[in-house]
Amino acid sequence: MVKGELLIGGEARYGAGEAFKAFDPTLGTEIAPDFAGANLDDVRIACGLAAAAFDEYRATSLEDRAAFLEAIAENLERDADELLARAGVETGLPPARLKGELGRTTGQLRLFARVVREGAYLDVRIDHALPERTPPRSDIRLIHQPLGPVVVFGASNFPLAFSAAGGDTASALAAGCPVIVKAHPAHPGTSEIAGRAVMRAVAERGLPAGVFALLFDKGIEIGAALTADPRVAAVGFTGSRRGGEALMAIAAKRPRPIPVYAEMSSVNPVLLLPGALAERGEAIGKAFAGALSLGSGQFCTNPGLILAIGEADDFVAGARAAISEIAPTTMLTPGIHAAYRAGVSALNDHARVSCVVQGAEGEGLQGQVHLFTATSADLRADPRLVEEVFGASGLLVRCQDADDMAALLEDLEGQLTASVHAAPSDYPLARTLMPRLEKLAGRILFNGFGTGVEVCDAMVHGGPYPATGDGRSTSVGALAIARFLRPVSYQDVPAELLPTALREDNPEGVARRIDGVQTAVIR
Ligand SMILES: NC(=O)C1=CN([C@@H]2O[C@H](COP(=O)(O)OP(=O)(O)OC[C@H]3O[C@@H](n4cnc5c(N)ncnc54)[C@H](OP(=O)(O)O)[C@@H]3O)[C@@H](O)[C@H]2O)C=CC1
Ligand SMILES: O=C(O)CCC(=O)C(=O)O
Repeated sequence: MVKGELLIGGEARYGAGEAFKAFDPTLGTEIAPDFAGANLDDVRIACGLAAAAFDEYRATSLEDRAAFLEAIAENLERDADELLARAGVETGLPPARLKGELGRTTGQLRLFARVVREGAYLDVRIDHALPERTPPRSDIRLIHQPLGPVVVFGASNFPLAFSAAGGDTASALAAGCPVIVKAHPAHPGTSEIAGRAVMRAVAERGLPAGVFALLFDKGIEIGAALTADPRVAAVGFTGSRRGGEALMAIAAKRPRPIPVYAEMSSVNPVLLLPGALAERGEAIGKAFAGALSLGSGQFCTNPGLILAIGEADDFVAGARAAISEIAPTTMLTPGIHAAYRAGVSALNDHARVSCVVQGAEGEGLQGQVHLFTATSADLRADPRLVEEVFGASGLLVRCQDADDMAALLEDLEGQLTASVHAAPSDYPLARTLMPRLEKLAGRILFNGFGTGVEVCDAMVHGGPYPATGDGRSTSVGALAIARFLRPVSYQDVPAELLPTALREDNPEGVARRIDGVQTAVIR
């Protein structure tokens, strides 16, 4: 039930801050009820409770923490009808997409339950003492410990999978960190329903109430205060480059700076190599149109920059035919719609850019699909052409030859994904490009597009700056837990005082590296 209440300390209550309403982007109307924003006292209370809950929560057994994550997934499934209906109204996203996103959300909670139960993420290492050695070696044991309370900013474009009970919340809770969510004002009701599902799971599993909180605010004050609070140990964020950089600056200026895992801006270059273009240029163009327009292009993995060797006429023909038939779809918020329109207008007005094709015109907050084109010389003349236009807008850049394409790649900023469309005859060229792609992006994919990130063990959803603030990590997949951990060594610590996974009897049966030899999970 959506009441517009903050969730703090296991209780739901109205905030004393400024109230706001959710917005229906399809109808262009506000939606009841009022969401009472948090104030700075609420920030202090939520952070205090999270800090107080930390020791008890991090001491939970692996089994208890895994069961907690599963309980959240079950509660979300129990509330699915209400969750999906509210998310549909608040975001304008179609039911099938939201249903899939809910499956992804519960799936990632269950993935982390498995990761926690297994215990391999603790990366336990034991180097027994070598008293006979000269000089003698102490007994040294390593385990990863959680960082502390984590602030999670819900993302506007994934109201379930990157929001209140989304990936950052799941990975931080899995690591043993309490979570305080700053809900995105684009879908506050969805956030409240999901937040209540988490809060219920906290109570059902007998965990301290400070393990989870959810705060609303239509402005930036509460998010900034949460990031600055000395009890907060890390931040997870998905959104604009401006927002992510502002939070990174706040975190860096604290007396004790903390990591901000910000996923920000990416144009996800797509390389069209000559063999692939000759073999199936038109089909690639059609597939590209689908990836570009998916979810109104509101994906950080959206293919915004296409680099082709030569004229790529078949690709253009395929893309043109498909895009001209694509109906416009509602974008998430008036702000995102306005930013998209401004970005598209700037490209339309740019002297060096021409529009290849646009989709059907929309009304209200609907976004119209666009494909523009320019040459590599144009891009060099105005490097701002590669800046992200968030939405279904792509820029096709025609390169003179492979060297020209490689030189353009050198100039690009860090990316979440890089896609290569290649036939076997292109592999020698692709081989020469791979070292650059490995330095450029978090994920390299062949003959596909980066939208629709798989949640699995091997996924990296990250990338060098400014794709993310810290390219050494991922926000999706099992490895995301590592962002909220740090290694601690125990030297000659009595067995009674060691974490259980470091004791000789290893009661939870976690995999360990003992005197240089990796052991398997014992369960
Ligand atoms: N690359 C990507 O994955 C994505 C990029 N975007 C980009 O972001 C634009 C705006 O979309 P939106 O999703 O609202 O992203 P924003 O970055 O504007 O906002 C994301 C969240 O961060 C908060 N926030 C933003 N700036 C600050 C700040 N200086 N201090 C504290 N908190 C802050 C916002 O609060 P509040 O809203 O309350 O102000 C919101 O909760 C889009 O047009 C698009 O360009 C958006 C989504 C994903
Ligand atoms: O493409 C996806 O599945 C995820 C994209 C994403 O992380 C985002 O758009 O913020």
